[in-house]
Amino acid sequence: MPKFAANLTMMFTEHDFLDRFGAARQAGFDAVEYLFPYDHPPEAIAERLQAHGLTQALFNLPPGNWAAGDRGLAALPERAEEFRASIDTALRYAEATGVGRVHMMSGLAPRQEPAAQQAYREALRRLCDAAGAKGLDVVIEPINSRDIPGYFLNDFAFAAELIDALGLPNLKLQFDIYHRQILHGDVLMGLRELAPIIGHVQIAAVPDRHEPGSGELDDIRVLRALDALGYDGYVGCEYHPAGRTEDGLGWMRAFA
Ligand SMILES: O=C(O)[C@@H](O)C(=O)CO
Ligand SMILES: [Mg+2]
Repeated sequence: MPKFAANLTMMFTEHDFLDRFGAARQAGFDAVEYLFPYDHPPEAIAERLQAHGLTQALFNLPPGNWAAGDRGLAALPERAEEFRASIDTALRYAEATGVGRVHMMSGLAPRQEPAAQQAYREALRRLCDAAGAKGLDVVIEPINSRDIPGYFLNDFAFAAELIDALGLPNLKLQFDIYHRQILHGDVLMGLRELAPIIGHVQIAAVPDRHEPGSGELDDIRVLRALDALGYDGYVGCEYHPAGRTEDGLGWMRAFA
């Protein structure tokens, strides 16, 4: 049975961020993830995790100025200094929350551009080194160009080749089933082929990013196939509930 993590950026938004932890626990989740914890002190997040007996499955490095359009810094050579500082910030939150992996967003840059490629590789080496010293994995996630136009990491094969070429022991793939289906389809084959390098999985129905099982794929079947492959990491429920979060959790009964 998959181990689900509630994504608190998208789920339980009926509550203030810090109150989403308790809401997730009450709804039956043992683990949570979210994009960014940085609006709250690490101690405040740690306190909620502890109070509700929750595992922190994942969060992202600071992405730059999200409101101004930044979607990560790693492939932006001119932001290298800011990226380096973002590692220290993320690792402070990692230590406080006990998370096992962090997601490094690439930023907006043409994937073919040599300077962007070089900056991205350097960023990965630096982050993997710093995170590895703390026993953490680093994950990278190909994101579809409809949700984030111009995103550097927008191809699963490219991500897999890079992971292979860099040979960094704690660098893994974040396989978001929603992005995979939009970018390439062939989800089950993708899971099969990439299983050895998958470090985190996320799910939402395509195309509306609502509850699993409400879109064009048989998401329950996909999750069962993932299980059969022996994946024992977390599956982040990274979807926008169509109504109240609790009212849309019926799809999880397939795994009760
Ligand atoms: O899929 C997503 O959107 C997220 O996992 C993320 O980290 C960037 O928005
Ligand atoms: Mg995702």
